[in-house]
Formats: sequence, structure tokens, C-alpha cells
Amino acid sequence: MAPHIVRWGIMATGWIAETFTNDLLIDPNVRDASDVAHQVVAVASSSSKEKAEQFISARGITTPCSAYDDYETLVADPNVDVIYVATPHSHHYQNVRLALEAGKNVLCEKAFTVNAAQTKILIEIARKKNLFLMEAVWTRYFPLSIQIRELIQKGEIGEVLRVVADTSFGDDVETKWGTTHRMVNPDLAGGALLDLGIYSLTWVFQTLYHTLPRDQRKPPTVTSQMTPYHLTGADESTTMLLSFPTSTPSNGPHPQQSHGVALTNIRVSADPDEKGSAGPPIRIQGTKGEIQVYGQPFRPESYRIIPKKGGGEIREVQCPFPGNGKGMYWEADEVARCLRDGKLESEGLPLEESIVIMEVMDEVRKQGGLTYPQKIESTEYPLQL
Ligand SMILES: NC(=O)C1=CN([C@@H]2O[C@H](COP(=O)(O)OP(=O)(O)OC[C@H]3O[C@@H](n4cnc5c(N)ncnc54)[C@H](OP(=O)(O)O)[C@@H]3O)[C@@H](O)[C@H]2O)C=CC1
Ligand SMILES: O=C1OC[C@@H](O)[C@H](O)[C@H]1O
Repeated sequence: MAPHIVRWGIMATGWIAETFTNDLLIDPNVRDASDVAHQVVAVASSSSKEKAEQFISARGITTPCSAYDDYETLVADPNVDVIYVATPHSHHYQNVRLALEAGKNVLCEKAFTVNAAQTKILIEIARKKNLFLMEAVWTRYFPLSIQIRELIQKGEIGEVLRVVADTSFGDDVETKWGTTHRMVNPDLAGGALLDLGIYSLTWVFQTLYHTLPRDQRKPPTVTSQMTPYHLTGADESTTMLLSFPTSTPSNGPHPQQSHGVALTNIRVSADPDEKGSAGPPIRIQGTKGEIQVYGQPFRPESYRIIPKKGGGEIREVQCPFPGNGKGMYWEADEVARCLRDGKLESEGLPLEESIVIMEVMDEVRKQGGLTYPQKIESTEYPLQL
């Protein structure tokens, strides 16, 4: 059967737009995804048309691909099926809304928006207009993540009661990020939480929340601490403790809560020697054993299943990246399949779950006293940022 072809429009030409587009251009057959195919048909840069043209030629795109010098023209292009939004967090609400208002489906980089109120409005608009919308949390679509969620659902490690996830870089923050880089710049909704902490939350949510039947998923309570970066006020370190209700009293003697510990830091590393000597950044602990995940939490490479004593052998599973990809093609394939099947959201990360995660981050910022400039917290539209 012929593959379902999706025509992408790329909004912005920065680092992740390059990486994502490179992955789109890898032949899906190398990852056994012959049911879908991707074409990059338009690229827009708010800086200049030349930048968009350079982006297209640097990727070696030889099929017809339009270059635009503004996002408005991109979202009006009738050849585009779906827009990939690759701008800083601060701009997601305005940029996604622009695309939705123009009738386009959207895949938007993480963190979805600056706050949950913005996310909710985007979802409302997408639903009203029958458009597909998804937060691009790529890690969720890795075969590794899918396998681990299935193992948990099959009861491989029993009831999962605790998950620890650490997404931390040990950078010389002042030298590496300065004050204006999007990683630390409050004007761009920078900081460890929205940039990296979301991956720790992803691991906590995809193991403790997403693995439950939908009607049993309940938002967690959260307590947290935050350390501001002295030069900008954005968080350089955030530590979160989440507590999920697990069962009703009628379920008998089971614990009533599972705990997620979500860590993020840009000054101390989860993997200081970059050889994994510090141990797994993710531990998923159940009553019958543990799953440990290795590699960066956003791009894990392997996992180990450690049964409780007497429960069998340790198993190690390597998860390669076919075609030398970064691993972003798996989320792109998910978008293509959803569009093919007429789905308006992805099962891997339902919109309701994106809202709950944004609400957790709102609460953590409230507890830590981190607010961003009013303009980027606003739900007003359109706004010139
Ligand atoms: N999934 C992943 O692994 C990763 C995801 N990300 C996410 O992707 C998004 C972008 O990050 P990244 O690509 O690293 O960022 P970059 O700074 O490299 O690129 C952002 C691009 O957004 C456009 N832009 C529009 N307005 C602004 C503005 N006011 N300031 C800066 N840029 C602007 C620019 O493109 P132009 O001039 O062409 O319009 C710019 O090149 C973020 O949401 C981030 O969290 C980032 C890295 C990895
Ligand atoms: O999303 C991300 O994942 C990879 C990191 O290097 C990057 O800073 C972050 O934005």
C-alpha cells in the first residue's frame, strides 16, 4: 500500500528545527515505517527569506519547498498539511494560535506554552476547528518509551510506586548560557523547568499516570523547591515531589499513592563524566522489581529490567536509532498516522495530559516564585512579542 504522505511547514530555522527536519528527511523504511512518508514543502524564518533558503539548501532538500520571511505566509500556504512550531517557549502560544486560526494542524515543541491557561485556549481552538494538535514531547514516541509503558501495564515490575527522574546538565551556566540564551532568558520563558524539567515530568507521568486506564488518571499534588539563576531570575534548579492517588479505598490494602521525584538542574549534572558512571537518570520502582533507563532522559538509549530477588535474570535492552537519526522521526510518524486516521490528538500524549503537566509546572513556578513577563504569560491574541 502507498504510504500516507504528510506535507510539513517548518516555522523557525533554529537548532531544533534543523534537527527535526533532518530526521523528517530520513527514509522511513530504515525504521520500518513504510506506511508513512514526510515531505518538507515550506520553511519560514522571521529573520529573513535568505535564512529560510539557506535552511532548505543546507538540508539538501531538492523537492519543491517554499521559503518565506514571515510565519503568516507559511500558515496560509495551501500545500502545507501540518506546521511544526520550533520557536522559543515564549512564542508558542502566539505562533500555534496563528497556525490554528489559519486552519492548520500543529505539532508544537515543548514546553507547550508558558502556562496552562494558554494551552487550554489552544486546545479549545483546535477542537472547535477540528484540527490536530500535539505537544512535541519526542521521547514519548521512542520504541523504548512505548516498550516500558507496555511492560508496566503488563505488570512486569508489579505495582509502580516510585519513579525518580533527573534531567540535569552540569554547565558553567554563566559562561555557557550567559543572560540572553533561551535556556536562561525570562523573556523567552527560559529556565531549567520548562526546558529540561519537562522531561523528568514526562518520565514521571508516562509511568505513573499514562499507564493507568483513562478514568483512573488523577492529577498529582506537588511540592517543590526552585533556585533562581542569579543573573536572570529564571530557575537553574528545580526539584519536584509529586504524589499520585493510585486507588480507591475499595481496592483493599494497596497503597493510596505513588510518588514521582522529578529533578532538573543546569549547574550539576545527572551524568558528570558522560559515561553513565553516576547510575541511571531514571529509576522506575515497582513491587516486583525495577526498570532503569540509561542515556539522557530526553534521548534514552537502553534500559534494564531488574526483577526482585528470586524473580529471574536481569535483562538489558538496547534501543538504537535507525538511519543515524536523532529520534525525532518517531513523533513525526505519529503525527502522520494521526492525520491519516483522522485523529485530532495523539494517544501517546493526550491533550488532557499536556494540560495536567502544564498545571503542575504552573504550581511549581508559583511555589518557587518564578513569573515571566506579563506579555508572554498573557492569553491575549494577537500580541507583538
Ligand atoms: N525536542 C528537543 O529535543 C528540543 C526542543 N527544543 C525546543 O525547541 C524550541 C526552540 O529551541 P531551539 O531551536 O533550541 O532555539 P533556537 O534559539 O535555536 O531557535 C529558535 C528560533 O525561533 C525563531 N524565533 C522567533 N522569534 C524569536 C525570538 N524572539 N528569539 C529567538 N528566536 C526566535 C528563530 O527562527 P527564525 O529567525 O528563523 O524565525 C530562532 O532561530 C524550544 O521550545 C525548545 O524547548 C530545543 C532543543 C531540543
Ligand atoms: O528539549 C531539549 O532537549 C535537548 C536539550 O539539549 C535541550 O536543551 C532541550 O531544549
